[in-house]
Amino acid sequence: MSASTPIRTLTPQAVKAQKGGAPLVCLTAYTTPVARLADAACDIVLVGDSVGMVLHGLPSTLGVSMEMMILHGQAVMRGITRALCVVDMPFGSYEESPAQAFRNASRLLAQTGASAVKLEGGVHMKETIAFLVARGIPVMGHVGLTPQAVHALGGYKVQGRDEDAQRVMDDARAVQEAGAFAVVLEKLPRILGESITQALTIPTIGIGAGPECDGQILVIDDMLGLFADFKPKFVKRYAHLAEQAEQALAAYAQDVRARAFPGPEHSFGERS
Ligand SMILES: Nc1nc2c(c(=O)[nH]1)N[C@@H](CNc1ccc(C(=O)N[C@@H](CCC(=O)O)C(=O)O)cc1)CN2
Ligand SMILES: CC(C)(CO)C(=O)C(=O)O
Repeated sequence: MSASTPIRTLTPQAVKAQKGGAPLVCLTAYTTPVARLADAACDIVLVGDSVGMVLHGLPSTLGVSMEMMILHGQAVMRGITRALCVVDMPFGSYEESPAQAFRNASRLLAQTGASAVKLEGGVHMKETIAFLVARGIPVMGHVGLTPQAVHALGGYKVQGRDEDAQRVMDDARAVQEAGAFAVVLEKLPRILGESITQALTIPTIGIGAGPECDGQILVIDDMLGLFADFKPKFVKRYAHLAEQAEQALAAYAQDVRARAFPGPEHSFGERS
């Protein structure tokens, strides 16, 4: 059903037109049931390459493959009825040339039914983004902390401090000039998130880039407390959900050990 899904979801054009309007609500999802939850709450559902770290236990996003993105993209699309679904281009699938990027982006859209791709990089990816957009593939940009460049950046550090601010601003402008419909700003000082948001005519979607962005995105597992390897500062606000999840699991373990679970009324078996 993926390739023939009717176009009834929020479109990239509608997202772009929301600049300056209601804040864009965005979350990641990697599976059908979680996509259903996110679809009900969000404007944009991202099948992020964070799936590698969050669901597969990889140490970074560098080991994520096209096959993983397609499999999770297909699962997510089965849960989407109204949000715009964007699928991440994994490391190594687009950097070599615009032609390589088109080959892989078209495969992602054809095999998942999603309507847009996201890729990391600004000035050096301008030609590639323009190449995809000219050929009918809506692109979401991603600048600032670009996790696929974690080794070059020396860790998941704040980007765009002091003299580095101009580089991130130039990257954001390049993404816009290439024709992207929106851009993710990851881990920037609040003032820079605000400046870029004011300078651009496309929506900025922030993650750790301050409240002035046109929208916000989070990894849903961080919010629900299902990812324990690290806690980015920007999800601490939702830490009570993580604590509740931990408490629920502890209560379950206690119930099982006390033989208090499940009662006959919860049995799957036939009543006798
Ligand atoms: N689950 C989860 N996984 C992710 C992301 C996320 O959003 N959540 N986003 C991408 C990676 N980006 C980040 C952004 C911030 C942090 C971060 O902030 N980490 C530590 C330490 C950072 C450091 O080394 O300075 C902290 O304490 O907050 C880590 C990965 C891909 N994987
Ligand atoms: C949400 C975000 C922006 C975090 O890096 C992302 O790109 C992902 O989940 O892969």
